Amino acid sequence: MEQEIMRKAEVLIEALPYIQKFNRKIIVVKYGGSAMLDEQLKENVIKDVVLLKLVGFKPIIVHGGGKDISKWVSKAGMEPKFINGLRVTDAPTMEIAEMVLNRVNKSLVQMVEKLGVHAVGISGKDGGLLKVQKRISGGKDLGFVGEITEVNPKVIMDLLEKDFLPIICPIGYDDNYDSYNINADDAACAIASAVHAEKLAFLTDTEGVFRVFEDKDSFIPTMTVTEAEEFVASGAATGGMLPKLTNCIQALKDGVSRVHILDGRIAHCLLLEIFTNRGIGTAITSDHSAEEHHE
Ligand SMILES: Nc1ncnc2c1ncn2[C@@H]1O[C@H](COP(=O)(O)OP(=O)(O)O)[C@@H](O)[C@H]1O
Ligand SMILES: CC(=O)N[C@@H](CCC(=O)OP(=O)(O)O)C(=O)O
Repeated sequence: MEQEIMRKAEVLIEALPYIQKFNRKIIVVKYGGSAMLDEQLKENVIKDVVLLKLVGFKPIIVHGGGKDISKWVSKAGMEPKFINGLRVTDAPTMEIAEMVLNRVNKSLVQMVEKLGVHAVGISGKDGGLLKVQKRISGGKDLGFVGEITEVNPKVIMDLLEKDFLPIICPIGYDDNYDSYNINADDAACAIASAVHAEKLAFLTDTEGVFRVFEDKDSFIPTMTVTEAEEFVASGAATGGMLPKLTNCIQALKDGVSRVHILDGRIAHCLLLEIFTNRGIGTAITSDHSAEEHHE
């Protein structure tokens, strides 16, 4: 019994330097569709973010909902289609995507509010946050898929200043004020860069990055930007990991200090990464700060 109490105290003390280090620092959490299917996991993720907020961090959630959008597109009698990891978004698909993402957004707000922290759910349309232009991928027209051209973080900074937890879904306007669907990883990176986040953490459905995918022995705990660029050039990242890594590289070049790719299926992965000496997942750092795995 006494040992158990001591162990708990040790865990709290282990967290102290990290709480000091990240006090008032911005951390962007990209919460992806693959890791938000299970209600219990969802609750654990939200509890972690709420805890980060209550101990003095300034977390921002940027979320996806790709799996949910596909489910509703199928229910509407259409077939979900992707090119290079991006959803082909015609007008009816856009309508469904916006409905689903707004619904996911408000359900996350509700969960945070229930835990006693005030959250505000917005999309890239609010406060002129995300401006886009139509995205063409490999010469293919993807419909209403947006490529971010401008980020105006004022609305987020104002919310943080007033102590709200911003929760953002990836939809934006083009110059004609038409709505566009944005890949949530792109939105998280662009936002993390614009607000000069200390950390950007991707919660996804794999342990992190593998040199050879599905070969558990080839797990990569740390990479520098240069190593990540070499890895991408080698062709070892495929599927959703390719745009994710490309985005990570960009965010680090734009000044984000550390990017983490974490397994959102592990309960409390965010707390384990941030508050313990072990660190989990893959950490990608700028070349000049390539120290130990966890900081
Ligand atoms: N080298 C690799 N290491 C890890 N995952 C990889 C690798 N290459 C491809 N992947 C794939 O990338 C996926 C994660 O990206 P994605 O499906 O877009 O996640 P999310 O929906 O959370 O944004 C993994 O589930 C895995 O199938
Ligand atoms: C253009 C594009 O592909 N948009 C994504 C937006 C949601 C998303 O990215 O969700 P995850 O992070 O859960 O994958 C989509 O429609 O699926």
